[in-house]
Amino acid sequence: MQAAKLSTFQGLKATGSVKSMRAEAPVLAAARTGCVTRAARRQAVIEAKKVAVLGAAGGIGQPLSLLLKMNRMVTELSLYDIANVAGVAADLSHCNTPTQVKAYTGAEELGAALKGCELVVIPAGVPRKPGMTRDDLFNINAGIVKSLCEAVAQHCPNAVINIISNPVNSTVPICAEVLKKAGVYDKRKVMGVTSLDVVRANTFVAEAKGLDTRDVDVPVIGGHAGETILPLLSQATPKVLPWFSPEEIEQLTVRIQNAGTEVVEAKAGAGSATLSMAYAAARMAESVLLGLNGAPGVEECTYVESSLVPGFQYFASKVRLGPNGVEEILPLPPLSEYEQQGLEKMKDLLTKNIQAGIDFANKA
Ligand SMILES: NC(=O)c1ccc[n+]([C@@H]2O[C@H](COP(=O)([O-])OP(=O)(O)OC[C@H]3O[C@@H](n4cnc5c(N)ncnc54)[C@H](O)[C@@H]3O)[C@@H](O)[C@H]2O)c1
Ligand SMILES: O=C(O)C[C@H](O)C(=O)O
Repeated sequence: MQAAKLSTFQGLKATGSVKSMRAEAPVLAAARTGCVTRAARRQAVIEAKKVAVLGAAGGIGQPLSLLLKMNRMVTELSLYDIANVAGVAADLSHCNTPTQVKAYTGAEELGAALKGCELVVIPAGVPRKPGMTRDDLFNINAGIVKSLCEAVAQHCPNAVINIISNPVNSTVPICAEVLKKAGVYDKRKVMGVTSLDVVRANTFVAEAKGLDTRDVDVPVIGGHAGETILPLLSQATPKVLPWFSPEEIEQLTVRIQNAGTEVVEAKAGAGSATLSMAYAAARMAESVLLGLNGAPGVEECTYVESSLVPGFQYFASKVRLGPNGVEEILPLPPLSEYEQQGLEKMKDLLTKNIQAGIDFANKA
């Protein structure tokens, strides 16, 4: 698979005679299709980047930090958490990759963690338990995201921010409002991480059709909760629509929309998706860093401030990433009738979620 050769991951970086084989081992980027070409990665100038993970000791934070430690674009990795982060950093620091790992804890160390960062990834916050919606996390996570983003505004105002903490539909507007208040908002740099929806859609479509998942790319638009998650199966690569019956489209769409709940229920009270999320967040971080490094043709679906669809101030769709973050929000492709109905159906929930975030950030 071509993409396997494009990896910027250094974890399997090699010594001696096995070098070329190991350097081409199929790691994370092997799952990427189409968007980042081999030429793009070759052309990317790999510059040193300091990256912070806020919430690094958590279920997502730990495996995500491991994946970032294996990314050769990440030269310095700040691990910040309010608990148990020293052990995570000590553990990771023994992996023989050049990335320098440092632990930071407590509000007094947050500034040092963030200073000089070009990318800040935020998985801090509580996860769902069975029976909860993502909105049920709002009361706790909104405050966590707000205070962390205030620190980002102060200590690394030019950094790209990747927000994982739920409810993403609301935490991204919270982040944007905080940065606006601080006078440092750049809409190109605030992104809600929705790559897990794409990863899931690619996996489920590949399984359903007996394809290699690395060959499948399904754009997922809207937001990141229930019906606001809208996979565009009509736009899947390779073209799958003629092979899907309307029943299959309905089944796949509903499964992708409920995939988070599927994991929450399987974990039975022990949290939500962590490993697949870490994988998806590492993919997103890699794309952001490639963009910052000037690689051409880097595209991801992400939830950003957008005027793509009238009525939604924030919307997830495919964007082109570059040296300033989101360089371009790509036009929406033609939607099937089923997908157009999906867009209609998400209106109430997504606009409500967005407004809740804006109101929270602006309340006295
Ligand atoms: N965007 C997505 O697709 C997606 C997918 C999965 C999970 N999530 C969300 O990610 C969040 C984290 O999930 P998890 O499973 O890692 O939870 P977790 O409880 O395992 O870890 C969260 C970590 O955040 C830390 N934390 C809490 N408050 C903090 C603060 N103020 N500063 C720094 N760290 C702080 C905790 O100490 C903990 O280590 C949840 O809100 C979950 O819903 C989003
Ligand atoms: O479902 C959750 O609560 C976590 C996350 O948003 C997911 O999609 O897995």
